Amino acid sequence: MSHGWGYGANNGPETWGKDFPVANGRRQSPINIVPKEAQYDSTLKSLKLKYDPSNTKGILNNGHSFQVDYEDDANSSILTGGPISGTYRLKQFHFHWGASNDRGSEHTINGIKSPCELHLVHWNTKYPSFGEGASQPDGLAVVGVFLKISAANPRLQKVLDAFDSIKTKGKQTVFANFDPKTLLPDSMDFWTYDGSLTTPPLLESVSWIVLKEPISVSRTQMARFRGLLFTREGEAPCCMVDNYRPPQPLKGRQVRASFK
Ligand SMILES: NS(=O)(=O)c1nnc(N(Cc2cn(-c3ccccc3)nn2)Cc2cn([C@@H]3O[C@H](CO)[C@@H](O)[C@H](O)[C@H]3O)nn2)s1
Ligand SMILES: [Zn+2]
Repeated sequence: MSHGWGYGANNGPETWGKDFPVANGRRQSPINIVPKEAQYDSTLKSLKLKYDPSNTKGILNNGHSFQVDYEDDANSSILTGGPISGTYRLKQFHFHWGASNDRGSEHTINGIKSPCELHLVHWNTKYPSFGEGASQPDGLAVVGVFLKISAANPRLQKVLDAFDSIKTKGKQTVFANFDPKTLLPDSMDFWTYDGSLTTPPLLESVSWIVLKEPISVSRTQMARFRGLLFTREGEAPCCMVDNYRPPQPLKGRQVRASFK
């Protein structure tokens, strides 16, 4: 049986190029962000995120992370402004995290990893669907938010409380009325660059918008992320940890900053 991609020794990020040659492309993600080398761009607009909690569809363990899915058949949960033009619809959000607090994020800052990184995935409404947009250079926009170890974040609690129902791969449960805006930091200062999905098919269609300010997460809350499993019910359990791709070569790309 051919094993799909994952984060293990035999199917992890170093092996993805076999099935997905774009893994060695010119605009791969994540990257290491060096703030001193980012160029302030005064033409960048402020980020506008308007989310309707009633669009929340459910929460799913997809075997690589867990994702909270949103109805995306209308412009009710949208991203505008920032580096993008037009309107992008929220499809889902998910996280990447480590087995310990010294790693877990996909983007790094001056080579420093955070324990966790949140991704809010949006697609360009100039295309008919997410799948169509995913294959276009301007098809997707992902907002990345770092999580730093600090006091417990009460806004994560509702997500964490769903984990018992989605412990294993393929499990999903009812999850309603969640406003992803509650997971955002106060400051909307960001870095932006042209990149890709960080999981296969690694499509080079993402305008990345990485927020400078992290949100908090406690050690205890991080431990609950690590209680999820990569594996299906009945299989030998494998903890869902270290589900992050390491930084990829910049290959001449410019990282812009919305702030001085
Ligand atoms: N680390 S990150 O850069 O941010 C992300 N990395 N992956 C993400 N998603 C998974 C994904 C799959 N595809 C894709 C695109 C075209 C053909 C085949 C696969 N692109 N991204 C985001 C994502 C996608 N989906 C699934 O998209 C399918 C194609 O439209 C749809 O049929 C499913 O119902 C829906 O679940 N969900 N999330 S994001
Ligand atoms: Zn992601």
